[in-house]
Amino acid sequence: MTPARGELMVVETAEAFAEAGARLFADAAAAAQGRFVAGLAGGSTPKSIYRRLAEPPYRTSLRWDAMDLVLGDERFVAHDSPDSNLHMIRGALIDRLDHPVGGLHAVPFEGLTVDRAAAAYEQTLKALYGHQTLRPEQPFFDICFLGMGDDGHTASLLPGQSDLLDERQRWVLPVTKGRPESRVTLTYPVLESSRVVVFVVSGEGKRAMLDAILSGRDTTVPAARLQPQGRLIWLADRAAAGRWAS
Ligand SMILES: O=C(O)[C@H](O)[C@@H](O)[C@H](O)[C@H](O)COP(=O)(O)O
Repeated sequence: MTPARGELMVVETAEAFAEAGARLFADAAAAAQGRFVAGLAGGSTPKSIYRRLAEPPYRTSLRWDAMDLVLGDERFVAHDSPDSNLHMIRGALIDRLDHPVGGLHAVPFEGLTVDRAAAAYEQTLKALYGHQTLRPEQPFFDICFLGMGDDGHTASLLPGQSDLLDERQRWVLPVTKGRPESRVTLTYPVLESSRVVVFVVSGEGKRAMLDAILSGRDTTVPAARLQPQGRLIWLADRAAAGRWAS
């Protein structure tokens, strides 16, 4: 079966999932001209991929010092909070590397409101990109990893929140409803400005939603609406892929 959108990669084991994600990251890094900008998803699914990247061969073969790592979204909490996506990424990847990465771009928190944090992060991204507006000939991301909730949300683009989903100017927005804590999320324009977007989806809990998206039955949930400029890859384990695994 062919997905309604994108390419489906189904892997059999947790190790194969981590390896496939790390390989996609490494291939994108190899294809990058000069600096390499990667978007990293939060949540739990991508942890194994980040840990795999901190192991050989990726640990030593990749030019970590020439990379800029950006968070697709963040919970508006202290950076050392166990709820922070930055905290998760540091634990799974950054702190396991021998050398610092070129740029690890955290969403600012201390002393800011969530609105000001979102505005500040947007300025960080624009400074990194070098332009105030996105250009088709210069995708922001070389690769962007995104997770997906069982309700079809991605990053902190949440179902039914049209102010977030319909935004086409701002690159970063505050999210103040729909989650226990406030969030900061990248919006579709910048997430879609990617040479490669990889949705990482695992577990039976995601099967129904992934099936609805891959079959084209649901085109309205946030994960289904994302139209990347480049490749769209669904990296799924067998439990999430269900009938698509055959
Ligand atoms: O901050 C977050 O939690 C993520 O950005 C969120 O979008 C996550 O990717 C999905 O909720 C999937 O989460 P799991 O990988 O934990 O299932």
